[in-house]
Amino acid sequence: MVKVTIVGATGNVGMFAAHAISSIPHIDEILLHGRPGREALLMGITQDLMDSFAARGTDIRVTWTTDLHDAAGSDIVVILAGVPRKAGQDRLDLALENARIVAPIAETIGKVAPDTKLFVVTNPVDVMTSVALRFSMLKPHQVFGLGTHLDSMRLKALIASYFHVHVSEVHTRIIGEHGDSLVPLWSATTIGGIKISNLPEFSHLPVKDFIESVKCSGHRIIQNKGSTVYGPGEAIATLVRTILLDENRILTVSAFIHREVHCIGNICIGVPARVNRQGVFPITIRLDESEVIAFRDSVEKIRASTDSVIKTLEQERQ
Ligand SMILES: NC(=O)C1=CN([C@@H]2O[C@H](COP(=O)(O)OP(=O)(O)OC[C@H]3O[C@@H](n4cnc5c(N)ncnc54)[C@H](O)[C@@H]3O)[C@@H](O)[C@H]2O)C=CC1
Ligand SMILES: O=C([O-])CC(=O)C(=O)O
Repeated sequence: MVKVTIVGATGNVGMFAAHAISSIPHIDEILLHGRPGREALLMGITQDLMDSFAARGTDIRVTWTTDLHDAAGSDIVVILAGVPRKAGQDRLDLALENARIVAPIAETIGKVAPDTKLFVVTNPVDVMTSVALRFSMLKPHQVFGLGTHLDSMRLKALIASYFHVHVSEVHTRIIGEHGDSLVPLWSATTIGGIKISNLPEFSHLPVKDFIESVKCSGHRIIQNKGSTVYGPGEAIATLVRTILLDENRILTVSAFIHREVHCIGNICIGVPARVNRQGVFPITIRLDESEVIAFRDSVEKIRASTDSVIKTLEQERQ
């Protein structure tokens, strides 16, 4: 029985993610979790999803609950519970408020579903992934965040459009914070298998504009329509599919690193990782010198926020 639980399923991203995930083969049950008081909304979302499955011919059971203990037996638990940022806010501004929401959820999931993969989306996602790892007591390969996967996809689309090629011809990666200190890896960017810097057009590429556009993407969408939904929803479904179908894809997720990237580590941050049924496994990589410097800065920025948030949560529990 393959079961996926979505915590924060009444939110904008949660609702769409449930629908996107439902197109993955071999899922038996999607469990929607919401806070007590949201029962009617959960019931409505469940019925609406079931109607869409009937129309599409999808045979998945949708259930809902306000009790996290029902997540027992989940193959994957996606955490989307938390406040989203408003236009003008930085994702890191949400750190303490969302950590207070994510920590108890992770703690309960670690107890009721000790074999699950815990997939964190709540922002600031890198900090929340460390919080989830710390309070769930699960193993590092079981806990990961959406990280810079969506940023990488945003950059990939811009490059594909510039070179007039299909997106599948572009491979690129952004590592580091899902935020302003993100680090694009031009050294790992290829078009049709050819290193981008070996293409004459690369010298004309508006690199700074592209990176600025990726950094501002979430903010611009929030300003125009209130929240980002389809991009994160599909990105979440990609991760869930990669795990459930044991695809061994290399995706850029927020994962706990130790020595894999130039021995910089002991933190959860966006890095390339092998993703399969067992979870996420960061791969060892060598970067260009400028990329190492930028990645180290990004790690230290996330470490400062993570350490401060975890320290506060631990003090509050004493
Ligand atoms: N990592 C990424 O790339 C992305 C992360 N996000 C993040 O995902 C989170 C959810 O985003 P949206 O769905 O747009 O927000 P939303 O406001 O529509 O939904 C928030 C969800 O969290 C729940 N929630 C709020 N406070 C709670 C509390 N105290 N305890 C338990 N549950 C609580 C709500 O009931 C709701 O289900 C935000 O933190 C947002 O920043 C969103 C898009 C992309
Ligand atoms: O920008 C936000 O707050 C939501 C998010 O992380 C994204 O879509 O990249």
